[in-house]
Amino acid sequence: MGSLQVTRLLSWKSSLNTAAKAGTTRSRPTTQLGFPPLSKMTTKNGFLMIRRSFTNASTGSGSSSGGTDAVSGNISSQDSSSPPVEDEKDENKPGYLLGQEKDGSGLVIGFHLIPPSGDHEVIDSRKDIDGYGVKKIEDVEGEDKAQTRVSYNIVFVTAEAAPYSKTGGLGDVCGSLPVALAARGHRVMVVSPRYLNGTAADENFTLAKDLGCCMKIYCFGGEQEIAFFHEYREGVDWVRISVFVDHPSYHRPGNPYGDINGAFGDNQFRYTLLCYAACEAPLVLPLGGFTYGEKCLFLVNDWHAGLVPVLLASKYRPHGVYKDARSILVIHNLSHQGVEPAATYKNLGLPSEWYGALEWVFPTWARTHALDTGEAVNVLKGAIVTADRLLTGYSWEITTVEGGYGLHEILSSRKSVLNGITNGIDITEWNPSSDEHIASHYSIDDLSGKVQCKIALQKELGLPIRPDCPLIGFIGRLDHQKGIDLIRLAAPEILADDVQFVMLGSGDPQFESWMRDTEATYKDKYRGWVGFNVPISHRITAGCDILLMPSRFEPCGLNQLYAMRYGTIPVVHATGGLRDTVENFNPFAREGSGEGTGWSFSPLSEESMLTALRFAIRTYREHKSSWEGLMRRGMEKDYTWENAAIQYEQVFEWASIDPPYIH
Ligand SMILES: Nc1ncnc2c1ncn2[C@@H]1O[C@H](COP(=O)(O)OP(=O)(O)O[C@H]2O[C@H](CO)[C@@H](O)[C@H](O)[C@H]2O)[C@@H](O)[C@H]1O
Repeated sequence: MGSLQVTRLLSWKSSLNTAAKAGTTRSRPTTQLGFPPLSKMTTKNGFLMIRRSFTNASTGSGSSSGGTDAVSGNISSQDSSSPPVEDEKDENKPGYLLGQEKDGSGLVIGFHLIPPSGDHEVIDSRKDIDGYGVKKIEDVEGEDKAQTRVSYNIVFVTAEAAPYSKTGGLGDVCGSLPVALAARGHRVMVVSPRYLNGTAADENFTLAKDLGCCMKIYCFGGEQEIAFFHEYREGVDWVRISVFVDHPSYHRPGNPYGDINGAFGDNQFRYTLLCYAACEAPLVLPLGGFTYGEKCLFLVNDWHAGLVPVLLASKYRPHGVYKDARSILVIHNLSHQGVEPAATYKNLGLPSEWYGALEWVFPTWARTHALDTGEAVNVLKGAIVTADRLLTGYSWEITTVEGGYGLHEILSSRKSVLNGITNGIDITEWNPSSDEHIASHYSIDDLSGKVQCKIALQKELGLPIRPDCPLIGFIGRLDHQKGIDLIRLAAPEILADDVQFVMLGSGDPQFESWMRDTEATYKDKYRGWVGFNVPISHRITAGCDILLMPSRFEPCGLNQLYAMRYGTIPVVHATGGLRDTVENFNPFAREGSGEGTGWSFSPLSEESMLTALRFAIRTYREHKSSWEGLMRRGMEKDYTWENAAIQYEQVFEWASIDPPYIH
């Protein structure tokens, strides 16, 4: 695995990944780069054009650049100051034409790239590149005068990214937002594990090519060898790139985090590898011909990626690397924080003086026995402390005692860099007029297909076929967060009415068996589908009349957005993103203002949930035109990723203006 196998790859240890400024001696973790020398230089239009051919990297001579012992590779580095040398042997192999222009500090400010697609258009980015080292895009969107916006090199780090891996909203966001940002002209890489679990899902990774780039990471008391696989989609080489980190610890049955026996015991190890790999990827992987380099924005998602900002601050920036990068922590789920015993700190490969960043002490009441000192390491806390900016769906809530899961004080202390952005939805995947998973298509102009979807769902689940019976749905992780305990409590009351209720979910085994038991008790009214099944989730969203979401907290929530798009009326707890996106129905509102898109109840109690549900059911039965109005208003809402991406860009701009976190 020591060689580059993909002939379109190109890299040199250029200013992009070393930023070798005159008179500046810098060291960075001993990543040894293994990309072969440049083969030919010509000039064209005043640009340096480099023709590249490829050699086996194992033949390259490598040397460590010194610095810390975080990472080392079995592939060699090449000094950026060395003149490119011609590789006679491979001179005639196909390669890229690539030109670069550097500024006085050695940073690349322009390039010429001939796409490998065979189309010979030369992209000249020089005139579009600004002082931040990133490309400017002409943006006319409805403006008389063209506005200029900046394009960034963005590196998503995530445990999940649909369609490759998904257990919930994290997968949805990291599958869609990168594409939306790429469509707006940014260069986007998604770094995530290459999970192989021996099922058909493994096929998701078949198009990903082994980059032939092995890397050794020192952590957990040993040397871990990881590999990188990558895939680019939709014909554009330098965007929409997924880089999969490969290691045997990602190859096992189950979902990304656990199996039937519960969470994997080595998740801290597995996601530490991901974070180290993500920090190195922009420096060493010549995707589409050139690396992302140091001036990038890391979008680190949830605790799994939380070590990235800590590594940047503790291991890279002290050595002058990633000084100009920024990290943005995106919090999707605050209840999972990556907490492990304090003794595991030494496994992480971080300098001892950085213990304080991750240090976590449980309150006395949460300790298990008299000798328990409550000391732990908390990866998410470390990320909150060291990230340059913080993002979530609904920002205020996580700074409160109720919504902060013990981190509210730390989050409050960083309020000045904390923002909330409502997620978008993938309107191609979630489109009732073209959804491949549903029985009949429909749209706001012709709603007739929706009842066909309801009938098909009742048929599929073996429920009595009753198009007029209110059909309530729930989709989600069977987790305390989702208020599943409240549903369990209220189920006898709900099912006492003449309704049908279907639930799809997996998670806590006690709730899974409760769903099975309830199905046995209420054969004609209730179905509980235990498992994770995307097609069924589409069919429930389309076939139900009402979607119930009594979440305890919900930074954003996606199911209520999908429901509205499918004319299914959400009944939600008024919390976080649910409160923001579901407007309470008001039968007395004047047409066109404040009529609402669903029911949003508070407080989170059985009584208030039942009251909201009863209102919804009554409106469905007795006020057909009001119901149709609710459906239409929900279907009209615009929650595209395009909108969310524009808000992300604003945060990128703020992040790039502020200085980076330095200890
Ligand atoms: N059994 C099952 N079978 C098939 N599909 C299933 C399923 N269970 C869940 N899903 C799907 O997983 C996604 C769940 O997304 P949510 O945003 O509603 O919740 P989640 O808590 O995972 O996300 C967290 O991150 C997202 C993204 O930031 C925030 O919106 C949210 O508030 C936060 O809790 C939806 O696409 C849903 O259809």
